[in-house]
Amino acid sequence: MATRTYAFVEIFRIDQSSWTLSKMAATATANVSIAATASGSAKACMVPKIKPFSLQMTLAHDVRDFSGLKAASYVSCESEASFLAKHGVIALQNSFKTRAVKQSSASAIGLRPKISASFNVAILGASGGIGQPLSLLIKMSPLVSGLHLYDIANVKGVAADLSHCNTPSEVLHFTGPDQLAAALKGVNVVVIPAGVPRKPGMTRDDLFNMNAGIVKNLVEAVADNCPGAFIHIISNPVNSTVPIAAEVLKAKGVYDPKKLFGVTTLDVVRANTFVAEKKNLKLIDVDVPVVGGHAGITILPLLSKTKPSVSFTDKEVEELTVRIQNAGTEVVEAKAGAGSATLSMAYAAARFVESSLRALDGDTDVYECAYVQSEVNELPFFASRIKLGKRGIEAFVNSDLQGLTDYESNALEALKPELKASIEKGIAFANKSKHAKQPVAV
Ligand SMILES: NC(=O)C1=CN([C@@H]2O[C@H](COP(=O)(O)OP(=O)(O)OC[C@H]3O[C@@H](n4cnc5c(N)ncnc54)[C@H](O)[C@@H]3O)[C@@H](O)[C@H]2O)C=CC1
Ligand SMILES: O=C([O-])CC(=O)C(=O)O
Repeated sequence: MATRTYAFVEIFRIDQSSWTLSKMAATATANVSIAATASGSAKACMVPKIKPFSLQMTLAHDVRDFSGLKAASYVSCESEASFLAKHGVIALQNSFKTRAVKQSSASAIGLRPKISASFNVAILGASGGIGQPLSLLIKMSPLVSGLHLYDIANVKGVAADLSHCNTPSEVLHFTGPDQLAAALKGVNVVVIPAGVPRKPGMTRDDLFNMNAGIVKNLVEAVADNCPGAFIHIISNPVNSTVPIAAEVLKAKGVYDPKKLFGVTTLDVVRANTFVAEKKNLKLIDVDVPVVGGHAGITILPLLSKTKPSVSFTDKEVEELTVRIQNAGTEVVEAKAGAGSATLSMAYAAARFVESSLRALDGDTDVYECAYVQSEVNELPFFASRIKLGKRGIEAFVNSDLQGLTDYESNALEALKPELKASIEKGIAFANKSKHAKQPVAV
């Protein structure tokens, strides 16, 4: 709590008009709670024109109520499936504590502590329906110093527009394949919403022929130019485009399964919203893990694992599950040919980016659901809750998948053949194009 106050006040000092940014900044640091920072925090509150006590009283709620960009942190993970040994996790925690203590001491002697991190984020497909609002949300993050916008068209105007926002990150624009490599140099997180969206009557898999090649080409460039970056794949069909990306990275010799993510955050965002509405709960409190994949019945909300604990009738479970699975189609039909979810997707993707940046910045309490190369069951790719750290996935939260209801167990078994087929389709595409004859230069 004290740390939150500290972060908020320091940002507020820089730009008192930038209310939203201030709150996002606080969100970015909000889940550090280290007793040692308390004394420094109290001093940092002594800022002219601000009543320290009233800020302290209001902040905890303001931060949580504002954005929801931060995933709920109900989970604590002591998983034996961790990529890091336990001492590694402890070392990471200690390094973060040390840094927090150093920051609070700096403020105590009148120095301004470092209030923002310096990460570069690239958005590939930045002038699209998702790309534009996503770019805006990422422009608001205090963790970002460079925002690289890439598209095959119209990106110059988007960048000019966005660059007028008085938030810290620098906006750079890159158009067309000739500038793709430059867009990716020095980037920490690459987000890929490039591709074609659905129209009414289509499935996500109907987008495969258009989007598979787009994702393949873009990920090849990522492999060549920023192989250590976190890669967030939004382009559909995610169930296949993520395996394609994995094969591309393997072929380039730079595949790190801990850093490749299919973005399924929108499924969690929807599940949280619909459950809160149905059960009359406070939106920000609700957390429903969603596992499986990102298409139709492969989207499986685990309603029995909802936090706070809540009971559902069989009818409610059926209705909520079907609504969450069809929520993308609900938007596609409502937009009647003008595309699919863009605003809620941008919101969800921004949350996943923010989580990734917090993890990269040393936050040891970052959990999200994502579609990744997995160890939780026999499927090679599967969405489930993971713990994120500086090096990507640190652990799988296996507890979500234990003690399922009969409804959930049956739904899990039912989704496996479809998800397996989508994974194999992606792998086959990548391997076929790998073995296809390259055109001979004349
Ligand atoms: N993972 C998820 O939860 C969700 C995924 N999606 C998917 O996201 C994708 C994008 O959706 P929208 O933004 O609505 O589409 P859009 O058509 O509005 O924007 C796509 C953008 O990608 C660009 N683009 C196309 N080819 C490109 C290439 N080779 N390199 C760089 N940019 C390229 C286009 O110029 C355009 O600006 C779709 O495949 C859609 O199905 C949409 C919603 C949710
Ligand atoms: O439904 C679509 O085509 C877009 C999408 O993935 C979603 O909204 O979940």
